[in-house]
Amino acid sequence: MSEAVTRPGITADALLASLDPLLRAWLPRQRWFAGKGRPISDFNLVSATELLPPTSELGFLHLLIQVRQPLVPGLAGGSPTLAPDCYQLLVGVRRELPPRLAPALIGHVTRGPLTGYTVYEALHDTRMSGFLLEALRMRARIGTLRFERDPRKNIDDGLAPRVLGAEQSNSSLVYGDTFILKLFRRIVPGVNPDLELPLMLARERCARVPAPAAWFLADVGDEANVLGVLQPYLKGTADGWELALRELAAGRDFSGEARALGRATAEVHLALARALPTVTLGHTQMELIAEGMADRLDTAAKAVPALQPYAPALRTTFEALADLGRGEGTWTAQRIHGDLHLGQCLRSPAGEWSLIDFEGEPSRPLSERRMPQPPVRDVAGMLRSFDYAARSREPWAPQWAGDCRAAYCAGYAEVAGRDPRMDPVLMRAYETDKAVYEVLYEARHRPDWLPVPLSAVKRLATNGPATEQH
Ligand SMILES: Nc1ncnc2c1ncn2[C@@H]1O[C@H](COP(=O)(O)OP(=O)(O)O)[C@@H](O)[C@H]1O
Ligand SMILES: O=P(O)(O)O[C@H]1O[C@H](CO)[C@@H](O[C@H]2O[C@H](CO)[C@@H](O)[C@H](O)[C@H]2O)[C@H](O)[C@H]1O
Repeated sequence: MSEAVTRPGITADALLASLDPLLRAWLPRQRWFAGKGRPISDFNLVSATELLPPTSELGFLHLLIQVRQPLVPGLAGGSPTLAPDCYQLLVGVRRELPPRLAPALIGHVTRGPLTGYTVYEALHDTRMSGFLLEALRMRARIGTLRFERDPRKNIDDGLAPRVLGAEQSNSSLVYGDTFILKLFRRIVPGVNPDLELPLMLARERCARVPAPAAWFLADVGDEANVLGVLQPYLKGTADGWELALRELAAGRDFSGEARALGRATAEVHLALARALPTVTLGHTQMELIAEGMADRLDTAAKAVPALQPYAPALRTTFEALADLGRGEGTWTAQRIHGDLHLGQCLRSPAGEWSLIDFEGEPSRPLSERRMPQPPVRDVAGMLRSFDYAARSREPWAPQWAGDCRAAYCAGYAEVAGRDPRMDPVLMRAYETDKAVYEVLYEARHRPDWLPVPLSAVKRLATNGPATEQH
């Protein structure tokens, strides 16, 4: 289904004919492409919008493109179903690519109506990135694209754009060190938690999360698809992962920062619990949560054989969670971050921590990512992250990780009023679930890193405490 192709005389099919062979080669090389390792069957153009009036020399296309891929047994892709994944692309079309744009090359078109043109990643073209900021400022409507902004926020024009060089799951543009525009790559119809939660937190006056200043969407069929969010750029910040590695390398303690991070996490949790409904989990829900964890373990063990020897022991952790659910207690679930780790925490030069990237784990269905969950899940994510940092170098530093983990929980308890270590069964189950997720994530995206979560899996399977050496 094509919503619009605005270049006169070019149909969706013809446009795809031009781009098809180039995208087949280029897409799997992109960090954000979720379907790595599976062949591409074909493409379907969901929408194509000409962003600036094209000339014979230059044009900019905004594309939403579905990529169909067969399911290879044992290697599920970005989506747990057979539904095709939809990606956002910004494509520049030029007769001649200037040398400064050479690294952005997608390819030279040899068939279809764009024959003879060169196509490239237009994010790297300041004409394109500058145009996006202007569209947000002016609340533009272009074809299916709808640009929105918070009228209370001032956005200066003409801020110089640059592509953020970070390793990330999406793509970001920084404007004059004032704003950062995150462009989502894999587009899922519906409410995007990375816009929803920061907006809610801003309403709660929670200063731990940068408040969205503008955003843009595509209206396709009955669905609004969030494509990008503009937030204040926190200049001079360092992310928790960089900082932790730096301190580790210098043999310095990080527990003071870990404690501050625990406090910041609890502040965000409290604000989310005020802003959005919380629910009480009884035994049925706990059993369902445990079942979900066991199912994810089965999927991961099928895809990553190295996980298989540990699967029976890990399953007992999830059984313990289900048993806990059969007891007397109840637990509170609320909206949480959903994929919290050190890389999602930014520390200002003044030492204040902010949390970013509320999308949740990108491979989970949106409905699941938006469900209330026990806040201990975020805590477990951070505990995993301290372990990751400590294991990412030789010799690994179990004491360092153990101190950070304890300090983080203590900091969390100071603000939340309850220490997450009071729920050891819940915490262990979530930590195990996260380690299993990481095994699959690393197998797909960074196979060299696979030993890091596997060592945690080994520890969790043999019931060892977090600081035990394996
Ligand atoms: N508001 C911000 N201020 C400064 N840097 C930011 C901000 N938001 C994100 N970043 C930087 O961009 C990187 C990627 O952002 P993130 O939201 O995690 O994107 P992704 O989902 O693509 O991983 C972060 O690791 C951080 O370095
Ligand atoms: O891209 P996102 O930041 O949304 O998250 C994904 O990528 C992360 C890696 O960049 C991955 O995190 C894992 O590696 C981190 C070190 O690079 C470590 O601190 C985390 O604890 C570990 O989970 C994350 O799981 C994935 O969803």
